[in-house]
Amino acid sequence: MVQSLFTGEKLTCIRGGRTVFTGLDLSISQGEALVLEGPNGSGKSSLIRLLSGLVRPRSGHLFWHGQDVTREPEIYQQQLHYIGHRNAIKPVLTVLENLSYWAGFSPEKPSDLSRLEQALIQFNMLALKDTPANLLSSGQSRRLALSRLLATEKALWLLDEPSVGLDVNSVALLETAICAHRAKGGAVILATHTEIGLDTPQRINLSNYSPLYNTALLKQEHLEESWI
Ligand SMILES: Nc1ncnc2c1ncn2[C@@H]1O[C@H](COP(=O)(O)OP(=O)(O)OP(=O)(O)O)[C@@H](O)[C@H]1O
Repeated sequence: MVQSLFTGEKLTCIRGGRTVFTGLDLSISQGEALVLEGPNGSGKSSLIRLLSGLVRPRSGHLFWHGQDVTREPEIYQQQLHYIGHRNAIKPVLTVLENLSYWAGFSPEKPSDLSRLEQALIQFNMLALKDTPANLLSSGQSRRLALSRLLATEKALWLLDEPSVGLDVNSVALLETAICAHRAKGGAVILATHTEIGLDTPQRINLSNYSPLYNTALLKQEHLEESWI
């Protein structure tokens, strides 16, 4: 039996005093992809942030290789790349300096420049390596952010709308990177409104777990409030 790399059980997320989603289970094994779908506000970004450790679940548990992540959160967090809506680029640094800066946070820092340059090649950014990041277009900035995925090796990629701002060719570069990552046994969980070409991904639609979109959950929430 294939052991799950990462599991979430009965996850509930509350933000701004409102239940964003509740009772959500997920499980991903090595080499798999999981696509989070759902309308605006259904909780895709909240789930990605919760999985990355940036938001705490109100209830439920996350397991990494069968171990509850709250026991040793830093071990779990060292195994993942999180790319959110924002590119987290330092505008005064060049493209290569930005990548080197990010890679420096990883315990397995790349020993030479070649790995960083390979990451830039994969996302067609090498020609811009000495360009200050404040001069990049929005699609180029996104490609620089995505280059982080390849600058240091992590087992789990958590990607929030990774293809926003990318042209068709750049989306293809992202698809190639994800495919190679999965072939090496990595896993990816991504939120997206547009189709990204992935081989047989799992899918979760957040609207099934959101009281905003699921009337049964909304009624249950009102019932629970009336008991308090
Ligand atoms: N920092 C925050 N504080 C309070 N509420 C928040 C916060 N961030 C998001 N929310 C709320 O959580 C709910 C889910 O938002 P989230 O961004 O996770 O949805 P989404 O499915 O990613 O939406 P979109 O498709 O528009 O990106 C929304 O109702 C939103 O108002």
